[in-house]
Amino acid sequence: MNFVEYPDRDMLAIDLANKLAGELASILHHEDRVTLVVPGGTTPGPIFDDLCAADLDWGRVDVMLSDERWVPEDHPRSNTKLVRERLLTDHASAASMVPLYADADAPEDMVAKLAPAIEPKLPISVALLGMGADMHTASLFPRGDNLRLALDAHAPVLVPMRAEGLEEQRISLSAHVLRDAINLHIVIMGEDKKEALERARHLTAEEAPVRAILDNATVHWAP
Ligand SMILES: O=C1O[C@H](COP(=O)(O)O)[C@@H](O)[C@H](O)[C@H]1O
Repeated sequence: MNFVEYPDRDMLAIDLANKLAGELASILHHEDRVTLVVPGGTTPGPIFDDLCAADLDWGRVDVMLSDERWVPEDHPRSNTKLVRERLLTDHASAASMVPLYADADAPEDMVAKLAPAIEPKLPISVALLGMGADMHTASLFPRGDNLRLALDAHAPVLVPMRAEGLEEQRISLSAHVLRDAINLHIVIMGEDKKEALERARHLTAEEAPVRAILDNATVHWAP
């Protein structure tokens, strides 16, 4: 794991957006299309605000979430809504979005429909992931009902997930799909998440799911 520390959150957003854009541009030199995976939640908005203005051939970029909350796309907690409003705008409005949500009561009902659009987009070219203070990443939650499956090297690309205390059902890319990204970044802010990351380094992936991808990742942190 590489760890990069920034003086503040604005600097992190600017530098990380540049870094992601540079990695995408470099792969676009030799590939027709690239796949960018991004997190939802509260952290990535300012990075999206900078990244969407990058001078890239966005028409050749497929954007996909690392995970989704099973709520309609106009729901305030929808990760898709966040990406559409903060990333797929400005220059990046030319990018295509690969959906992780479809209208159905439960994610189980839609895995078979959503997965075939994801598989041809792998491996991920550039992945940016978040992490919660409980050491989850994407929707790989400690004590999640499908966590063991999601951590398996032969897991399907998409795994439904529920865990005690979560407001919604979830759907998540599985650990091996995330770990196999050509460029893999995790973004965290604040002392509590820095401490959680340090704890995760000494735990198993079942205890601290972020552990499943940590060895391959660069972690970006600001106070
Ligand atoms: O629920 C989620 O949580 C994580 C972390 O979110 P944050 O609000 O603490 O930044 C996020 O990476 C994930 O995509 C999201 O669904």
